[in-house]
Amino acid sequence: MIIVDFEKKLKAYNGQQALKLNHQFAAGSVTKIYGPSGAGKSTLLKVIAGLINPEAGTITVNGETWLDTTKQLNLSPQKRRVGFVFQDYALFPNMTVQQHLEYATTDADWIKRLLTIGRLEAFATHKPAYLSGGQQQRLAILRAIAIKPKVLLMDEPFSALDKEVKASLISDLKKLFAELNCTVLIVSHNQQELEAFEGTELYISGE
Ligand SMILES: Nc1ncnc2c1ncn2[C@@H]1O[C@H](COP(=O)(O)OP(=O)(O)OP(=O)(O)O)[C@@H](O)[C@H]1O
Repeated sequence: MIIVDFEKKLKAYNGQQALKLNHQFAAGSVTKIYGPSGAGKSTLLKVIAGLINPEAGTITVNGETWLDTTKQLNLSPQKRRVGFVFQDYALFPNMTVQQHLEYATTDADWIKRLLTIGRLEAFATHKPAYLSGGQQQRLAILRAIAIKPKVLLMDEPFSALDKEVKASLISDLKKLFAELNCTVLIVSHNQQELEAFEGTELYISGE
């Protein structure tokens, strides 16, 4: 269970805007996050990951306090150990596909399974510059899952994938999420693409 209750001022073009959220994400659930551009969807994920600090609030994950501004408690991103799929992938330019996954886990069988799920077996020795956009995006997803996180935060994770690849990947991810019992938050512009995930929806309006 993730319990968030915080307020973060956003640097919007039209002056100040705030992202205020008081919400509970059930353990092991998938939450699909929608809302207009600039509403603060990416900011929400980064606040949970500890990459952006809100002015005030609390975040509790599976009974552990990650943030409590009144107590000046703020767990570092390293200690939160969330899986994060960045909108722009944030891959390491000098690492091959295999090395990205080895950086996250030492379990060779697990790496093999991830490569199969991401259809990247034939590209294990390739660096990101030699991958297509869709392959890079799948690597970003695999790397985030490789650490077997209890919390997985995904920012537009399927935007570069075609329909067929997306459908088969989502079907595999559903099984993996259940196996890992991780709590997943997925930001998407496209409500339809997440239909296959059974889960709740959260609308961020930015008001
Ligand atoms: N570290 C930060 N501190 C304060 N405001 C920020 C920070 N990073 C981004 N912002 C501002 O927060 C607002 C929301 O950005 P965010 O990327 O969270 O929106 P979004 O809902 O994910 O949008 P999109 O759908 O276009 O990706 C923007 O106006 C942006 O300038």
